[in-house]
Amino acid sequence: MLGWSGLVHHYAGATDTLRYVDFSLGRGRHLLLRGASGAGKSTLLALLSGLLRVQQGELEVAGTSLAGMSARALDAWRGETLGVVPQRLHLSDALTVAENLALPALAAGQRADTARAAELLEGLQLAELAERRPHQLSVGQAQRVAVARALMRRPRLLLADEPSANLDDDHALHMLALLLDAAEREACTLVIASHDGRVIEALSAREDVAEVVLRGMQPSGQMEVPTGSSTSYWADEGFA
Ligand SMILES: Nc1ncnc2c1ncn2[C@@H]1O[C@H](COP(=O)(O)OP(=O)(O)OP(=O)(O)O)[C@@H](O)[C@H]1O
Repeated sequence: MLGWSGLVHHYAGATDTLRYVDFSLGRGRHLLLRGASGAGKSTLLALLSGLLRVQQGELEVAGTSLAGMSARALDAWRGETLGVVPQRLHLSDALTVAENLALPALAAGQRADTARAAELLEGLQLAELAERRPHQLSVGQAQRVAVARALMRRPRLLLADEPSANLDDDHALHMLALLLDAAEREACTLVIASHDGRVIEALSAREDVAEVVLRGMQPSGQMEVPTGSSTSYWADEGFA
């Protein structure tokens, strides 16, 4: 359902290369991508979401092989398959909460599903706030709106890049609980990229979360690729 093999990404002009150790996520599990700054988390998320094309190797996401897909096909696939919670939420202050929830459908040239919006607003205790603008919300309320927006099109995969960045402990754990609850309720796979010790500690304690620890740029031809179980790669605890 989610996995890759021989996956390599090379940025133009860079001397080194990002190589991702082969991985396959078990059914019903979520994924934590760990690794220090520059380890390749965002690059892998961009590959998983089809924002970067697969240059080498195989990548399967939600049952679809992304290698070789056209940019146009990737755009359509992304809208139907993925929900993304951006690090800085990226809610539009020019729009109300309800209008923010309509954006993913409008961006895809479709009509907004108002029944779906109402269901999510209710489920995330946002119904009273539907006509407010994001700047009139608390941090926790804005987080819930961003999660609701990501769920609008019933994604099979929910992606969050550094969801706790710049948040105090309460808000960091609130965001994590929101994402896990949403994934469970919607029966979708959660993929979180993080190098935050609070997130890593909380997720490492869960049996339904697999971890991939990334190592960053590797000189071509000098990398040893270990084999391993689905829960531990590059078991280099000092790195994250
Ligand atoms: N557009 C680019 N051009 C060249 N190199 C890039 C580009 N984007 C990222 N890189 C390099 O690729 C490597 C991985 O970057 P990436 O952003 O994926 O790491 P990350 O683990 O998400 O880091 P952070 O936690 O700091 O966001 C880094 O060495 C980075 O400098």
